[in-house]
Amino acid sequence: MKQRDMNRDWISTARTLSEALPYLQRYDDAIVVIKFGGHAMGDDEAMETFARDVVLMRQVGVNPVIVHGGGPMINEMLEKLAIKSDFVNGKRVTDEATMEVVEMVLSGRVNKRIVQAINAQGGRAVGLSGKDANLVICDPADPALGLVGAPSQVDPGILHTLFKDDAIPVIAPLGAGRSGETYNINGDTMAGAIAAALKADRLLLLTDVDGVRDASGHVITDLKADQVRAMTADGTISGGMIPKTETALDAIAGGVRAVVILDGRVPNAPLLELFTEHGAGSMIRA
Ligand SMILES: Nc1ncnc2c1ncn2[C@@H]1O[C@H](COP(=O)(O)OP(=O)(O)O)[C@@H](O)[C@H]1O
Ligand SMILES: CC(=O)N[C@@H](CCC(=O)OP(=O)(O)O)C(=O)O
Repeated sequence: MKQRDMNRDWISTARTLSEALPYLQRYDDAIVVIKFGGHAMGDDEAMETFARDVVLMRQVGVNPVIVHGGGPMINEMLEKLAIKSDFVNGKRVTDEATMEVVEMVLSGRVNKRIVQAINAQGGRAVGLSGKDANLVICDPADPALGLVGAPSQVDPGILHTLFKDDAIPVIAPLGAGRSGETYNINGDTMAGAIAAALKADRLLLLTDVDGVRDASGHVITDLKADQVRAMTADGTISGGMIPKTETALDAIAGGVRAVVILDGRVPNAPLLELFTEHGAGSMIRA
């Protein structure tokens, strides 16, 4: 790079940092729930970048809460074990054998990978699931889906304790039933329930598309709840996007200020969304 180009680069970096001040002030002590989807996780480098962003958020006074998915990792393990799996409207039909694999993969492999990545960047991540400290009590979402849970009671007390201790909660989407059973909760649904219980300032849903697309494939940057309902009814929103938009509407009704659906594969997507004027993805508000 020529000296003149290097100078221009530094000046632009300094300007971005300086322009971040009002955003840093706005999010001081804010609660930001981030759903980190299985498709957004990517390779080790992407995981490292994500972890660094989360640690930076904590460093500047944000209280980040990570709720993760892991659908592709569950699929891989189910395939190895020759267990067939079906989805209905983006939710996995879950019998007992499937539940065992879901819990093993989510609470074990996926959760600990994220915890380790955050701690390697100097953070203090604590891994838990909805079964810990009565965080999420479930009822069956729909008898046709088996052990898929709908969060009925969320007690965020443990999360406030972790915030006070400068720790970053990393939550696997599992919940406890009323009779000791374990439920599989869609990661988006779980993130929405936690965000609503915390009355979070932002819920960021990181996925592998750049936002919610209209019928001609263009990303809509600002969406109202009514628009989302209409797009779901006419089939423009389908498959894995349904739990995301359903979650967004429920979270907003539950007191979350705004929900953003954005591409987690873009490096530093959460930082761009929170601390720059550009934002990213589709923002859904009441
Ligand atoms: N209107 C829409 N806009 C964007 N994506 C959509 C839309 N309707 C359906 N989708 C699908 O939803 C998918 C995202 O959901 P999913 O794959 O379950 O993500 P994740 O694993 O990150 O939770 C996209 O890859 C896309 O195929
Ligand atoms: C009920 C249900 O569908 N649970 C999901 C939980 C993981 C998840 O949501 O993962 P992603 O966010 O990566 O899709 C599943 O079994 O795949």
